[in-house]
Amino acid sequence: MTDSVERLYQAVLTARDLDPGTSRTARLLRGGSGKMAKKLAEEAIEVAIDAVNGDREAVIRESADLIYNLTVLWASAGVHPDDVWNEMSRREKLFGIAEKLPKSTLKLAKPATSRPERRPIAAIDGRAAMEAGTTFKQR
Ligand SMILES: N=c1c2ncn([C@@H]3O[C@H](COP(=O)(O)OP(=O)(O)OP(=O)(O)O)[C@@H](O)[C@H]3O)c2ncn1[C@@H]1O[C@H](COP(=O)(O)O)[C@@H](O)[C@H]1O
Repeated sequence: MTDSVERLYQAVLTARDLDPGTSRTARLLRGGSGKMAKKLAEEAIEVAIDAVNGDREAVIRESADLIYNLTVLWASAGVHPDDVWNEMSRREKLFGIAEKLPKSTLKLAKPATSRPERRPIAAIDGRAAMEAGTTFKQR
């Protein structure tokens, strides 16, 4: 399977220099990342819908379109298929199967508090403050 994707990736790289009028890939690459991302998302949704509908043949066809659009997006983003296979191998070595970091290990890491500790917010009663001579600005 990785050979097929590698051949497709090379064909996509070649198509970059083709006439957009005749090459869909050339047209897609020139359309920019937004267009490529939109097509990729559309294909992913088509695969999901076909799977929910139990249409195995359509899942196969749309999966090929999804992989095609993903490969085009990789090419535009400077990602080589080997970069993805290497990441999957790294995960496999770590966890036995290609998956994301288990959430349990994430819980161990103290979440980075990007926000400074917030000052306690005191509820100020405007009338009481005025009686006490404190200026209280309405927000
Ligand atoms: N592997 C593919 C491939 N898979 C899918 N597609 C195109 O992606 C479309 C599927 O996406 P959609 O469902 O959105 O189809 P669509 O709605 O009709 O297309 P648009 O409305 O987006 O134009 C198909 O109609 C195909 O035209 C592909 N187009 C090209 N390739 C390969 O890419 C290389 C470059 O081909 P060119 O683009 O023809 O230069 C060659 O190796 C091709 O075999």
